Amino acid sequence: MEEKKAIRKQIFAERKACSDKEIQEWSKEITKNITALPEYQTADRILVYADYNHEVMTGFLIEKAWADGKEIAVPKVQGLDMIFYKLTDFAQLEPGYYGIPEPVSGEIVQWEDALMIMPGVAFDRQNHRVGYGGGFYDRYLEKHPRVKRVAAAFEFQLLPQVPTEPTDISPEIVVTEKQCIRG
Ligand SMILES: Nc1nc2c(c(=O)[nH]1)N(C=O)[C@@H](CNc1ccc(C(=O)N[C@@H](CCC(=O)O)C(=O)O)cc1)CN2
Ligand SMILES: Nc1ncnc2c1ncn2[C@@H]1O[C@H](COP(=O)(O)OP(=O)(O)OP(=O)(O)O)[C@@H](O)[C@H]1O
Repeated sequence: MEEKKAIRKQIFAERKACSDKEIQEWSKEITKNITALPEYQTADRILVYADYNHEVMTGFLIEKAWADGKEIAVPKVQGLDMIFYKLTDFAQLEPGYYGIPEPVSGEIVQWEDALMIMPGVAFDRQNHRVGYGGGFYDRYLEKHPRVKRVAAAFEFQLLPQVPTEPTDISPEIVVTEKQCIRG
């Protein structure tokens, strides 16, 4: 637990130190790498977070997916759960939980046959994931086991090893600006 806290602190500091330009350029490369995956190309529906605070930017991916005729849904925190709303326009997003852009309108979806793009704070080569510590993704994925899981991360978020817990559900693929890691 303490180790996870220290990892979050370190990565938040590194993320903050990046320029907006770096975050944008790397996010574009990550979008290219994700959209080249067969998992993306065969997906009709994508569950994707809306970035904040120098997370990997997802706007480029959402635009590309719309252009490719795919459906998009974005999470909103409700109590201990995430609820996904179909996104057809960025204007549906407003600052919500901790200032994260969240949907304020739209249709609630319960997609099982979908690709999820997961955020995260740190990952290792076995695709173990550390998030913000809310357990939102673990709880969601436990209830939706058929959803395919791809995480978006910058190279500096890859660590030699990150701590794990039995309830953690890892992404099948971690995609950075340089590589795709299949655990
Ligand atoms: N863009 C985005 N949306 C997301 C997530 C995410 O990681 N990224 N989530 C993934 O689960 C959920 C929100 N989870 C969160 C869990 C805890 C905190 C939180 O406690 N934030 C505080 C303290 C951060 C810290 O220093 O540890 C803050 O921002 O001040 C924020 C979000 C759902 N939506
Ligand atoms: N499936 C689950 N059922 C009940 N509690 C869970 C489940 N998964 C995780 N938790 C609890 O949630 C808390 C936070 O988990 P963890 O530190 O793994 O969050 P995280 O993956 O970093 O956060 P997030 O998914 O929100 O980005 C832990 O106390 C954990 O025990």
